[in-house]
Amino acid sequence: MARLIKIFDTTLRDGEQSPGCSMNLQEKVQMAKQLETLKSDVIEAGFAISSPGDFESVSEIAKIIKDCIIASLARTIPKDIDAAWEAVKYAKRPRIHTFIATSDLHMKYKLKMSPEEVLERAVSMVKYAKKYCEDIEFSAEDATRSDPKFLVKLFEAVIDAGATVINIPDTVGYIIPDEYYKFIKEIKENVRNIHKVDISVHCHNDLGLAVANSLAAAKAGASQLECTINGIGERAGNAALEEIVMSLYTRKDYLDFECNIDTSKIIRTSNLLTSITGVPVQPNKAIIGANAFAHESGIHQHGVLNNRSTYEIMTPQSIGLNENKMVLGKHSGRHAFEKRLKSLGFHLTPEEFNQSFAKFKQLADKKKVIYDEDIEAIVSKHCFNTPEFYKLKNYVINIGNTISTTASICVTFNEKDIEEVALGDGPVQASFKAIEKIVGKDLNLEDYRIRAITKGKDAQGEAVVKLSYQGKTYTGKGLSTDVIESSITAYINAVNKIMLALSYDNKENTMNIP
Ligand SMILES: CC(=O)SCCNC(=O)CCNC(=O)[C@H](O)C(C)(C)COP(=O)(O)OP(=O)(O)OC[C@H]1O[C@@H](n2cnc3c(N)ncnc32)[C@H](O)[C@@H]1OP(=O)(O)O
Ligand SMILES: CC(C)C(=O)C(=O)O
Ligand SMILES: [Mg+2]
Repeated sequence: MARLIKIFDTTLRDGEQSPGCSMNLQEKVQMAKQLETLKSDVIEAGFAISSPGDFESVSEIAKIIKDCIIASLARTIPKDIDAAWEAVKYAKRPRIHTFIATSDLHMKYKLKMSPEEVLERAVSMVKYAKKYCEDIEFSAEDATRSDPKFLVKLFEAVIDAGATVINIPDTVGYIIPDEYYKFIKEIKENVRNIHKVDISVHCHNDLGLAVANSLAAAKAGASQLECTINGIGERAGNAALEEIVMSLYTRKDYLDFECNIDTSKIIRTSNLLTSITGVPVQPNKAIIGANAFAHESGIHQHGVLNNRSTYEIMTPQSIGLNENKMVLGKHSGRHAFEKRLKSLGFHLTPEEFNQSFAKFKQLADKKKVIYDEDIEAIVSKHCFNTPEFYKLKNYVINIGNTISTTASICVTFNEKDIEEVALGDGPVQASFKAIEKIVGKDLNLEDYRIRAITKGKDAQGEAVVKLSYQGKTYTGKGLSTDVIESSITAYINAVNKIMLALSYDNKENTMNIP
C-alpha cells in the first residue's frame, strides 16, 4: 500500500525569508486559509519571536485554522520557545519547532559552541518546549554538512527528551539525491528510537536539487516533506510544494506514495501568493509557470491535438487549470492554426486557408505571440477583402522637430505606379494628403482611430479610417506592427471601398486614373 507523506508548508516562515516576500497579518491569514483549503498537513505560520507582527500572525492563524497543525519556529532559547508557545497555543493542533545548527562550521563560527554544548542545549530545550506542547519538531540546521555520528547521538537524545518529529535539513542546498538517500538511511538505521518519530526533510534549492533531494529522502524513509508554494524561500528558495506533490501524484507508479494535498487547488494557491507578494513566477516554472501547459511547436501541437498524453504528463485540470494552451507563434503548424480558426468560427476554403496560413507565418516572424485578434485581423484582411484597386507599394516619411513633415506615397493602380508627395502636421496627416492627391478627389475624413489590438511592445496597431464621399461613409481598416503603415493602408482600404461601391453602382470611375 502507498505510504502517506505529510506535507509541511513553510511558505509563511522560510518562504517569507525570501527577499521581497514579506507579508502582513491579513496577507498571512489569507494564505493560511488557502493552505488549509489545499489540505497541507502542517502550516509553519512564522517565527513568533522575530517581531510583534510575526507573533500576531502566528497567533491569529492558530486561532482561525482548524484542519492543519500550526507550527512556530524557535531557536533553542527559552524566550523563543515561550513566544512560540504563546502564539501557537490557540491552535487545535499546535507544534513548537525548535532548531539548532549541528555542523562543525556553524557550531564553531556562528554559535561558538562545542558539540557537547549543542547537544545539551538541544535536549534541554526540547524538554522545555515539551512542558508546553505535546508535538515538538526538532531540526538539526545544516544537517547535511554535519557529522552523521554526531547526528545519531543528538537525535537519540532529543527523541528521548520528547521530540515527535526529527528534521534533517539540507539548509544550504548542498547534498546530491543519492547521497541524501544514503544519509537518511544511515540515520534511520542507527538511531535506536527513530521509529517513535516522523522523519522530516527540508531542502533548499541552491543547486536546483531541492525537489529531487526531497523525493530521494522520502524513498529512504522520510515521512514529512517541508516545502513552500512557488518554491520561495531563503536564497534560491525551498523545495516547491507543487513540484513535490505533482511528482508524488504523477509518478505514484514508481514512488508509491500518497499525500493529502488537493492538487486541484494548486494553481489558485500559487496565484494568491504571487498576487500577495508581487513576486512573479518564471514562465517555464514547473507545474505553475505560464508555459507549463502551453505548446507552441507545430509537431507538439499536432501530437497534443490527437492525444494530449503525447506531450503532457499531467492534466491542467489536475492542478486547477481549465485547459492547456496552444500558443500560436513562428513554430506552429497547420493543424493548430486550423483548430484555432475553427474555434474562432471561421470556415475557410482551402485557398483562403493557405493564404491566411502564409500571412500568419509572416506575422509570426515579426511578433513573438499571435493572439486571436491577430488571426481575426489576418482572416478579415485576406479572406473577406475589398479588391485592391489601389495598393500601397511603398512610403517614405520625413519627420523632425524643425521641419514640416513630408510624406511620399507610392501606390500601384492598374499595374502602374503613382507617386505623390504632401506636407502635413504629422506623418499621418501628410500621408493622408498624399493619398488624396493620388486619388484626385476631396475626400472628407470623418474619423480616424488607432488602437493596439494585442499586447506587448510588438502589438499590432489597427487603424480605422472613415471617409465620406457623395453622402456615404466608407470605413477602411489597416493592420500592421507599424502604426503609420496601418494608418496608410486603412485610408487606402476606405478608398478601395469607395471604388467598389462605384463599380457596383455602374458609375464611371471618377477617381484619378493615370
Ligand atoms: C536556516 C534558517 O532559516 S534559520 C531561521 C532564519 N530566520 C530568521 O533569522 C528570521 C527571523 N530572525 C530574527 O528576527 C532575528 O534574527 C532574531 C529575532 C531571531 C534574533 O535577533 P537578534 O537577537 O538581533 O540576533 P541576530 O539575528 O543578530 O543573531 C542571531 C543570534 O542567535 C543565535 N542563534 C542562532 N541560531 C540559534 C539557535 N538555533 N539556537 C540558539 N541560538 C541561536 C546566534 O548565535 C546569535 O546569537 P548572539 O546574538 O548571542 O550572537
Ligand atoms: C530552521 C531550519 C529548518 C531551516 O529553515 C533550514 O535548515 O533551512
Ligand atoms: Mg530553511
